[in-house]
Amino acid sequence: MSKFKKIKTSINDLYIIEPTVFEDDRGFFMESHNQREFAQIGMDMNFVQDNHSKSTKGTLRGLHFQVKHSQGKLVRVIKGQAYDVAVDLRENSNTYGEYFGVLLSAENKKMFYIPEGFAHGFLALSEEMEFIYKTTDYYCPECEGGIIWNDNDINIDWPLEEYELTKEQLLLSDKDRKLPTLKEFNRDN
Ligand SMILES: Cc1cn([C@H]2C[C@H](O)[C@@H](COP(=O)(O)OP(=O)(O)O[C@H]3O[C@H](C)C(=O)[C@H](O)[C@H]3O)O2)c(=O)[nH]c1=O
Repeated sequence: MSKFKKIKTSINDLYIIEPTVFEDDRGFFMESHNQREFAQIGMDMNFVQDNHSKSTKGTLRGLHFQVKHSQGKLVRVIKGQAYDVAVDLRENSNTYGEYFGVLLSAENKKMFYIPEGFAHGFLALSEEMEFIYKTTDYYCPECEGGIIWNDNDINIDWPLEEYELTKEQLLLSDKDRKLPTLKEFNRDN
């Protein structure tokens, strides 16, 4: 029996991963990744890079992907909370263009595995939010692609109201503000 529980989502190959958390009067301990234990739940991908970003509340990073050197990502939140979203961009997938979102937090310790071929983004929901993730391929700036966060066809239900956020308060990079819709991206690439 693995120390990790793999939970299916509405999209094939996209999983929530729940670690075993050992709590005692000092606090807690958990393994956040273990190659052998992951292989036991059919997740034998290799990770080559670890990332760490910090975002203030209302920061929205995404929706990003790499056109070549597509990255699988094992993501989790170690401070605060975030709404994390994966969009299926795998050619011929019967859920192409569909998204799945999950609330990740330091408290729930949930992890989310986003396979290669997906766009990824998240909305920071707490004043301070720290996000760490492992990737299955290296960063390739010249391979970067992206889809605008509020693409009407994908229609992501970002939890703005629940967290007292308005569209005007969202903090995006200049790059992310200018991203195309999925239709525009496919037309131009
Ligand atoms: C992603 C990345 C970035 N950088 C440098 C490039 C820039 O100078 C700086 C900030 O990059 P960027 O604004 O692209 O960071 P994010 O907006 O957090 O991008 C990430 O956001 C979404 C949520 C993702 O899933 C991707 O991992 C990634 O696209 O870090 C690196 O040196 N290595 C990297 O792997």
